[in-house]
Amino acid sequence: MSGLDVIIEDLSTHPQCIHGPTLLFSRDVNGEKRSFYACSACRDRKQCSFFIWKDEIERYENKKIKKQILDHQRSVDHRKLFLKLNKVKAVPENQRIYCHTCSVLDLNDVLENHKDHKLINGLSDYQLEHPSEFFPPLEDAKKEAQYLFSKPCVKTIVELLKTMCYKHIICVGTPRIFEYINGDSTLGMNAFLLDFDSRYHSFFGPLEFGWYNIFNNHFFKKESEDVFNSYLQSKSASDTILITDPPFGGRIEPIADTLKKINNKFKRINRTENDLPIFWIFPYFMESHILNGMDNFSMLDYKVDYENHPLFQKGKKGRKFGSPVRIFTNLTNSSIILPADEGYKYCNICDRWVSEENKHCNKCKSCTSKDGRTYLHCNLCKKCVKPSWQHCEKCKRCAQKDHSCEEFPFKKSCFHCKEAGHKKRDCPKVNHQELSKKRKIGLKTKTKAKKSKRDKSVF
Ligand SMILES: C[S@@+](CC[C@H](N)C(=O)[O-])C[C@H]1O[C@@H](n2cnc3c(N)ncnc32)[C@H](O)[C@@H]1O
Ligand SMILES: [Zn+2]
Ligand SMILES: [Zn+2]
Ligand SMILES: [Zn+2]
Ligand SMILES: [Zn+2]
Ligand SMILES: [Zn+2]
Ligand SMILES: [Zn+2]
Repeated sequence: MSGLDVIIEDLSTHPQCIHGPTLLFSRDVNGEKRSFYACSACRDRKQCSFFIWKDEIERYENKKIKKQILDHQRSVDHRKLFLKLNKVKAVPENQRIYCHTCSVLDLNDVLENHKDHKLINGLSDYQLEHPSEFFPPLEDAKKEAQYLFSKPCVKTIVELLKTMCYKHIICVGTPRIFEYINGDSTLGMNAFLLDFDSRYHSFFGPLEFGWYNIFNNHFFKKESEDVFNSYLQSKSASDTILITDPPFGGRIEPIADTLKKINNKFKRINRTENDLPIFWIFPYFMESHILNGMDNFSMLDYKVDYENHPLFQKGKKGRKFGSPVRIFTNLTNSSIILPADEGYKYCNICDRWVSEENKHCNKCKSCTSKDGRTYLHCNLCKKCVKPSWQHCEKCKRCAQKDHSCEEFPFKKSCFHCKEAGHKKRDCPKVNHQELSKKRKIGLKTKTKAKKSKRDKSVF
């Protein structure tokens, strides 16, 4: 691990930043553990600078932050925005505008307010119901990290939910699923969106969208917490499921804590012993961490495909063996039928659906692939391993062919986040788009540097 621990406890006593109650972290400082409060949602201090050592909390002056919190909440008037939405819906398409610079939906008679701004002119009804398709994604890996599902993936997931007869879908950070369901009345399903991105206020009414932070279960507006509670309650409990795709860079522990809190509330208000079914979408190499926090969860073999993430796609641009992102769920694996037309098949020994390349190993007594390749059994390790690995006599275990025995097992962990099981090039905590941009700039600079050297040598 990264040496930074998050302490899961009652958040109501914690100081707040504009993103709700902070989290308590602890890290080694000169060999001693020291705890501090910091923002639950932003890992980059530039985005939220809140920081206070726990042992200095007495000296903490919270007047200024209280005002910032109020200003932040008041920056959005959802009722007013909903009225504006209805006004915009009532005029012909060519009179509707959306300003990316101001993040507002408007009528084109106020164009002078948006001089030199980045605008979309003429929004169709479809666009009004599917803003995630034209919003420039906020791709800050340390905050929103908005990686959007590909269209076929959204369709497959919604069909899966429909086949299982779920009608009320709580979408936490899954705007594409929300938009697909609420945009198609023939499905006989409805959805409620909870998301950190306040741009959705302009497109969805207070009864279908709540501004929310999953890392501390915080509703920015009290009213949306009330609406969410009644959404949880008023529907027949057995028809409800929650689907979440939180930013991959975020900590697992607070997400797990939030999901447990929502589940407890669901059971309490519906007076049921049955858990709220949950789909939690996350990379396969986080499996052990997730199962650590959620003991009744298991991982499905379905590969979740993204539109705007180079590593989480299938096809030419993506990894050879498909997206590493999977669905973790508290539903029994055997009840989830994966699409046969995408190559998924049923293993009757494991009693679950697995991907095409996942072969049943009679020695391990399971279909062992995790990463999308067919794993091979090693008799010495007594388990299946990645096909690119080899048994190393020195280390007495299977490892990558080019591993260095001295450094093992450290070399196996990611250079960036220090988690085991993947390399930096596959790390979900790296902003790969930013990195490839930087690399390109780097390359250009290098080429320029070479050129100028050459130029100099000519003279
Ligand atoms: C990895 S994207 C998932 C989007 C999803 N794949 C889709 O296509 O619908 C993360 C989503 O969670 C939202 N989000 C980011 N930080 C959040 C937070 N702290 N609490 C709740 N939602 C958050 C983002 O705005 C985004 O919609
Ligand atoms: Zn904050
Ligand atoms: Zn503007
Ligand atoms: Zn099997
Ligand atoms: Zn095996
Ligand atoms: Zn081995
Ligand atoms: Zn070795």
